[in-house]
Amino acid sequence: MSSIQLEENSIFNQLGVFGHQKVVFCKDDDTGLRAIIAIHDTTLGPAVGGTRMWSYTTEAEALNDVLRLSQAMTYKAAITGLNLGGGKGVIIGDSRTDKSEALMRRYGRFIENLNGSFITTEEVGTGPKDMEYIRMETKFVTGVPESMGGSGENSPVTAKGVFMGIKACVKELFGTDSLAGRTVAVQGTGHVGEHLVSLLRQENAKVYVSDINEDRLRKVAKLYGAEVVSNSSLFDLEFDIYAPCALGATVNAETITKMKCGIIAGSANNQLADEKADGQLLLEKGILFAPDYLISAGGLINSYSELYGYSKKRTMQLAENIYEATREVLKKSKTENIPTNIAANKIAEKRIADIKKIRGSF
Ligand SMILES: NC(=O)c1ccc[n+]([C@@H]2O[C@H](COP(=O)([O-])OP(=O)(O)OC[C@H]3O[C@@H](n4cnc5c(N)ncnc54)[C@H](O)[C@@H]3O)[C@@H](O)[C@H]2O)c1
Repeated sequence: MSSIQLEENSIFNQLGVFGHQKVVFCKDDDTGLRAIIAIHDTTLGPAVGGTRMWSYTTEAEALNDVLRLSQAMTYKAAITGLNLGGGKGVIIGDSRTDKSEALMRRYGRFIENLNGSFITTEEVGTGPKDMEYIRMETKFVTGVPESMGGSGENSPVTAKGVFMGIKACVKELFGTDSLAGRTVAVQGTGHVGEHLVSLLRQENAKVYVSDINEDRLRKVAKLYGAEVVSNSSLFDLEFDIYAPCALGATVNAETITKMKCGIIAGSANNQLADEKADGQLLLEKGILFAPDYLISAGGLINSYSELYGYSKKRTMQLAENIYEATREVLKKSKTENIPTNIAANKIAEKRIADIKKIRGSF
């Protein structure tokens, strides 16, 4: 056993904190690739998770992101009842300027070398075209275009899951899951946000939209009849449901104080800036929080379908199950008077522990 002293912020310490099985650093000078793949837990099956491409300012920031996101994938798979483990990849760079076929294919070769213990899909900054490039080097990728036998985009399924999560919360708060006349603020009108706005408008909800990308925002608002609101003053408005569909950590001590909504339910990963404190604050304030990793599991469901025999109908049915899973979490939270994110963690951890007893690691 090595007697090396670990500094406070050492990589090995961080892996210990999150309980990761394996973290792979990928570097290739020819293509400029710098990526990190984190495999969190494979008790239930191979680790599946998207690959995010983002202009991280430091390597530590990228590492922290991939560790947090991959852990969330383990919980997401467990609570959704899928036989998958949790993993994630991050590519450091600007997805608009630093991406190339060669870079994506090189990244695909790193995935191939993991022999199926990690299977990826699209995430922020990557899309079906990138998955197609990765697919040229490895079969351990989902979300490839339909023309290549894949399921195509994840985001419609993710939006469907979020929609079902919203309905489950509305049922809890208002006694009926009809969205007619309810007001929803969708922050982020990207892939998931746009599909969600469409579903909400089909049920006659009143929808406010905000985004930092003005063109996209105006386009989505016009197409579906939503009202544009300022991103910076979102929480000055009154609405029933806040649906964060941009980036994480928008639910924090400062924003919770301002919030007048009764429900938070969206697709963004890691919405609570501080899982423990913010979850508790929401419980005390009586705001229902649909755990992000549960209701945004639609993308993972899509990947699961693609891995084990794809059917669009079956995939959408699996996404609809998010309604009951969310109801179960809300019930546990109420019965035990614990934050919904803790209730969800407990349900997910119990499933992993139960399955661990009957089988070893994948
Ligand atoms: N795509 C999926 O299937 C999927 C699955 C699970 C979780 N998620 C999560 O859902 C979120 C949205 O995913 P996506 O695929 O729609 O991404 P996307 O990149 O297509 O859209 C994100 C949108 O958010 C906007 N945005 C960025 N920062 C913002 C800010 N500070 N304020 C307001 N808007 C901002 C962007 O301009 C963009 O329009 C992400 O957090 C992602 O991790 C996505």
